[in-house]
Formats: sequence, C-alpha cells, structure tokens
Amino acid sequence: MGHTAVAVWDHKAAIEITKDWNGIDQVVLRNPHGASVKVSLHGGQVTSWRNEHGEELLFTSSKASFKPPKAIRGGIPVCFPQFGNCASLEQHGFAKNKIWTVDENPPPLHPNDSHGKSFVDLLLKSTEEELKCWPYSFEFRLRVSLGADGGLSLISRVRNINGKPFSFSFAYHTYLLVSDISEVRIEGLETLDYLDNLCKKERFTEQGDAVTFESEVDRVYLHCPNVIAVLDHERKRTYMIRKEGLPDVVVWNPWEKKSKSMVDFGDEEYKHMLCVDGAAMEKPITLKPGEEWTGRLELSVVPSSFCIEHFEIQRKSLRYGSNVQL
Ligand SMILES: O=P(O)(O)OC[C@H]1O[C@H](O)[C@H](O)[C@@H](O)[C@@H]1O
Repeated sequence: MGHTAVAVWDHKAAIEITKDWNGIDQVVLRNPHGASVKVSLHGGQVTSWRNEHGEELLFTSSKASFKPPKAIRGGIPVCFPQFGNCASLEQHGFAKNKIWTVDENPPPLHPNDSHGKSFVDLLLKSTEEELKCWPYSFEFRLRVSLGADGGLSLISRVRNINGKPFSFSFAYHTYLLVSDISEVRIEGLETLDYLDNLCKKERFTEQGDAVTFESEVDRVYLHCPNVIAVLDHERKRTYMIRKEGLPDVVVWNPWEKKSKSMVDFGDEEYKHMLCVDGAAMEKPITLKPGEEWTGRLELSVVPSSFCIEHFEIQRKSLRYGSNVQL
C-alpha cells in the first residue's frame, strides 16, 4: 500500500491563549474549517463565535464597557447563581464578573465525539469574597467546545462542595446577531406559558404560531422543548438552539425606549440583536452536598430552507417524547 496523506486534526494546536480587550487571558478555539470561538477568562464569557467564512454570529454592543468587573454587553454571559434580580445578589449573579481559570488537564471528550472538535474547560470556585454574599461552596466547570461543523457547545457543571444544600437559578444569556429584528421569528415556543417581566411576571399563554417582534419583549417561557429555532429571514439563516437541563427560555429585546436608557448599548442596536437564553429560572435547581447539576446548550446555524424540514421532524419527535442527545 502506498503512502496516503492523512490530515490529522490536532486538538491541542487548535487552542490559543491571547488577551482580551482588558489584557485578560482569552481562549481562542478553532476548527479545521476556520470557524472560531473566543472565550474570556473574565466571566467565562464567550465573546465571539464566527463561522467558517469569518462572519460573526453573536452580537456585541459597540457601546459595551470592557472594564472589569462588569460583564460585556453581548456574547454569552453565564448567569449564576441567579438570573434576574430576585435575591440579595447582583443582577444575573456574580459568575459573569469573576476571573475564571483554565483547567490544564481537563477530562477528555468522549472518543465518539472528538473528531475535529476543540474545547477548553474553565473553572470557577467560591472564594472568600463570594462566600460573603452567597455563603455556599461550589465548583463550576464550564466546557466550551467548537465542533467540526462550526457548532458551539457550552456545558456547565455545578457541584455542591458545601456541607448544606443550596439552590440557584441559571442562564446562558445568549446575544444572537440578527439582520433585522422585525424580520425574525422564534419557532418552538408557540402555545407555551410565559411569565412577562414587563407585566410584573404575570403568566400568559403564547397565542402566535411563532414569536415575532414589534416592541419590547422580556419573557420567561416555561417548560420549553429542547430544540428552538430562531429564523433570520433577511439573512436566510436559522440559529438552532438545543438544550438539556434548562427547562426555560428567556426572550429579550429592549426595543427603542429601553435601548436609549442603557449606557452600554447603542440607541439603534436593538434592531440587530435578540437574546434567547436557555435557562433554569422558574424552579431553582437544588443541590445536596456532593451533588452535581449539568446544563447544556448547543448552538448551530443552518440555511433557513434546510431548517424548516428538519426542524419539523425534530419537533414531531420531541412531541412524542424522544430526547435530544447533545
Ligand atoms: O442589563 P442586564 O442586567 O444585562 O439585563 C439585560 C436583560 O436580561 C434579561 O433578558 C432580563 O430578562 C431583562 O429583564 C434584562 O433587562
């Protein structure tokens, strides 16, 4: 047999550590086709996700403040141990404001799942400072990976290393970049109940056959299916959101008036962003000592024509109870 050139994808070489806007380390992941993801150790926040053509898929505000400890307005801030503003903690919790570390020896990927994938594990542990405002010891492992197909996956594992139980809420606060919010629709949330943050968390039932946008929206959809599609009509592309362990979906667009009141957000930028967050909000997660919780989110982009057919198939299978494997 003659020699065959075999391109071996070197997972380690696909990871680079550079500096983010603040000179804080950030990890850049690449796949064999040129897609990339950036995740900053500031907050464990994904700040960029680009497809193989180099096009950015996540929104970041041109007015974002890059000064720590505040999280950057855009990308995917990790909200823990609360999402929203219901306890004595700061809005959306402290994890997004902390400096995480890289686990130099992470557990490997499953062999069936490793082809062309690059990943990094970031860690956050409770320090004296956090214990003052949230007196529970935890270990948080965030695995960020980029697939050969350009898909971005986030896996959060929170472990209770405390002597007593604790509860938390959680969200991947995902700022999707869209071409024109008026032409965007979300499929997968129809007929569901939601809590409307604009009406004192009153409960309503979604009436439309898709969620569309013509004014401010700030809702928590409850008991959602594990696959949601966000169709960007103008760009003819669809974000597929797959999730596990995250029963709720938060949908947010500040629209015109609220945009003007936010210092780190441009007046017109609401037209080009939409937050669709896999979350555990309505019922907090409770962990007993030694227990661990896992919440997964997988984002991918497909041409809208492809999506409609496949999404229907996935929706039907979900209706009959089969689960999505991430
Ligand atoms: O301005 P932030 O603290 O980042 O919050 C931005 C938004 O996050 C979520 O979507 C909440 O549901 C909204 O009520 C909030 O306005």
